[in-house]
Amino acid sequence: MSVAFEVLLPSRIEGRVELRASSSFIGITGPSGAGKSSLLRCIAGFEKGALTQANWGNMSTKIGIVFQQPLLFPHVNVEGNLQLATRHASEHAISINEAVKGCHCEHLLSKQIATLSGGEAQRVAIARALVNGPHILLLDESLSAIDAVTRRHIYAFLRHLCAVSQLTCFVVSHDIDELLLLSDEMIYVCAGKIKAVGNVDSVVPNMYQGGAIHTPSAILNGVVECIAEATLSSHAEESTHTNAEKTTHPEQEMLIEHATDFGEPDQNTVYQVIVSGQRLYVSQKSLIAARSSIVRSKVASFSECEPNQADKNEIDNSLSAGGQVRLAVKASEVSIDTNTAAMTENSTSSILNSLNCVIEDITHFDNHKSGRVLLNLRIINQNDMSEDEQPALHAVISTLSVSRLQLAKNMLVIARFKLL
Ligand SMILES: Nc1ncnc2c1ncn2[C@@H]1O[C@H](COP(=O)(O)OP(=O)(O)OP(=O)(O)O)[C@@H](O)[C@H]1O
Repeated sequence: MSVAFEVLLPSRIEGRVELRASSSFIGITGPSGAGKSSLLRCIAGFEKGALTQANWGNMSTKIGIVFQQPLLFPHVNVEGNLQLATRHASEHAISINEAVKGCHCEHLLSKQIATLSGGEAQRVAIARALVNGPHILLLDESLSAIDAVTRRHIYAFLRHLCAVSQLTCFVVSHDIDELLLLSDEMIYVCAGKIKAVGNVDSVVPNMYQGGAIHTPSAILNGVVECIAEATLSSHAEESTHTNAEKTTHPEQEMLIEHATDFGEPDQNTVYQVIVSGQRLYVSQKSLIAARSSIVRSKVASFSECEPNQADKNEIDNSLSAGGQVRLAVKASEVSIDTNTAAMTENSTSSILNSLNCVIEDITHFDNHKSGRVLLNLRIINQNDMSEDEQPALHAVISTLSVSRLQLAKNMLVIARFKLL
């Protein structure tokens, strides 16, 4: 059953949202003053003048909200704040231990609220919301003060909770690339209206036409093959230096260990990922497990049941070989090579990633005045086994390059890009 709601708060926000039942991590973006916070406040029921009609499917509707400036109780410490939030918690609330671990704030438990930095207060506020067990969690730029690496870990934790429970997150952020990568569906708000709702690849063109993004990113679907060899040998070298007693075959040990278990996420780990039958090299930070929707749809089919251990293992292993992943490719980072004979393995370019593509469309910006062109590229599926549909890959290049390379519709090209 799909989730739907309609809001009308005159001169601030209006529109209708309908989401797939399997979508549990929803990104909301749009320009400053567009109405994103107003939308969350309507959902939370804070706006008395708003007409809000919601159908949350088969979900109960305990709603939590975390603001950019967290509202923590100043008279008790962090632990006290968390304990207060466990009062009236719903059945599926997670424990304080799990919440502080997932939100990277275990070390802050005894701290006074007034002594927390902005990012620390945001982590505590999210943990506090989670121990209350909301079915819907509204995050209004609630991770904006947290460093990028920690933020990605917390998002991964939230997506994990969305996948294994009935939690649905609505996340407002101005970091569009990050939201595109993480979200099952996007809501684009502009000038007080909900302009577009849906899959990332269906919403991106609206955002691009509306001027919200200068160059569209493509979110591709892939399957992890293994960790790239160079990463393995550098890990192996470290192991040789740090574990002097492991003198037998340390490199071999690491290879086996990493080939079967990729261990703790490491932003610099490079994975080999197969996209439409073609191999890419992708760092952890450009990659996210496509687990949320996969497992959530299973959870939906179990009705209100929690997934069993086998399903949880499937979630935890999705960055292992065979795991489905999503990766973001920015149009500004894609270059075009017309020498299609220069295959990846023989390429003399330092750019590791290349995909065989067909030019589907060439669009000039600003009536030819900007000197830039947007190419829409269809990735050629070299996998005979399946017809896995990929969204279009985009490239922004100069008009000079278009004429120099004599680019035209339906031409075969190699799209090269960095993903490190
Ligand atoms: N309490 C209020 N009363 C009247 N108008 C308001 C109120 N709060 C916000 N507005 C107006 O509603 C519009 C949308 O504001 P909102 O805070 O929802 O935008 P936003 O998209 O969240 O912006 P930002 O990205 O800058 O946080 C703005 O024009 C704002 O001035």
